[in-house]
Amino acid sequence: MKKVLIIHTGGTISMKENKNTGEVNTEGEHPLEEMVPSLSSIAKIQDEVLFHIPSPHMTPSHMLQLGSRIHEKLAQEDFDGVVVTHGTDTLEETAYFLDLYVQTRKPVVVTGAMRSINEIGSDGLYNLITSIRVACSDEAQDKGVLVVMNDEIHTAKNVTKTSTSNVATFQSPQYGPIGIATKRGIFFHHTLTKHESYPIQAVTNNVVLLKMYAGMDAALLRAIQQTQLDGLVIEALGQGNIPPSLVDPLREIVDNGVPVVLVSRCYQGIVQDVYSYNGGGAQLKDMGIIFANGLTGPKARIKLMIALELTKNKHDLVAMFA
Ligand SMILES: NC(=O)C[C@H](N)C(=O)O
Repeated sequence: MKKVLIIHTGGTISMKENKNTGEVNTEGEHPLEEMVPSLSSIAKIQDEVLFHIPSPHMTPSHMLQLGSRIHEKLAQEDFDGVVVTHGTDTLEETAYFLDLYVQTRKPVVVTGAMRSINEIGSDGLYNLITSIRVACSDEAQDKGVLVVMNDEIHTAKNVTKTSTSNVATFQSPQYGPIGIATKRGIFFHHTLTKHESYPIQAVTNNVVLLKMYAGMDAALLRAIQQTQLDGLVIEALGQGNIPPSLVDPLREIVDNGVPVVLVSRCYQGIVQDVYSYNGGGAQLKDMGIIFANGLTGPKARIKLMIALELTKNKHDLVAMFA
């Protein structure tokens, strides 16, 4: 029988609904942990509660602590795979952080739930069972960190929460899931083209994420220049364009040596230096802005924070985001 480590961090999967008020909270015992012994027919399981927090309370230092704990446990014992339970609001950020940080060929699966454990149609225990099955699958090795929800297997890099409440919320808009789970087995239909991992010791850099919108003025950009800014991610419009009023303040930020990474606020597609009008992608590329493809704003921020722990060199950063 395979041996799986489960690390709980909190989220709705670890919460209960108050039947009088309908409110959901982390108060009281850990209802999911109490159910783990009943899963002993699927795998040999060891589990621990690292955090018991809603995922909006998650920070990069929690993520680093979680990643270090996975390294520590994998070095101590011969687990076949790891499952992390997590709130869904920031699940994709933690999963991508772990994808870039954790160095192992073994499956590392992150899962959560949209309905708390005592609600009708609760998806928590089901997602946990599916995740354990994926973590036990030989085919799940060497695929980076995976996100398993609602019978689908997604890469940490591509997955995003698309609905506030639907159980089918996690989708990979660019490429779809890389596998599915059914009653009969775990099936993969894509392989990874590239997997990166970066050995960092701390997360110390302040990276800000700013979303562009029609008619945006320069005030916000000017305000963040007053802060200790180590990096900036711009969620640009369309293929990578910004309102003209932001061009000059952005150029100042770049000229001050702050790395600026560009992604799109669009649901699908990549950023490119196509348009040469004022604020167009061609102008931004000439300015020295780094184009990041296939990442959402929050994930580009996670990657820039990690990258800045290793290098401040512009050419290295461009290569890391290429
Ligand atoms: N479904 C969830 O887990 C949402 C919750 N607010 C959390 O992320 O902690």
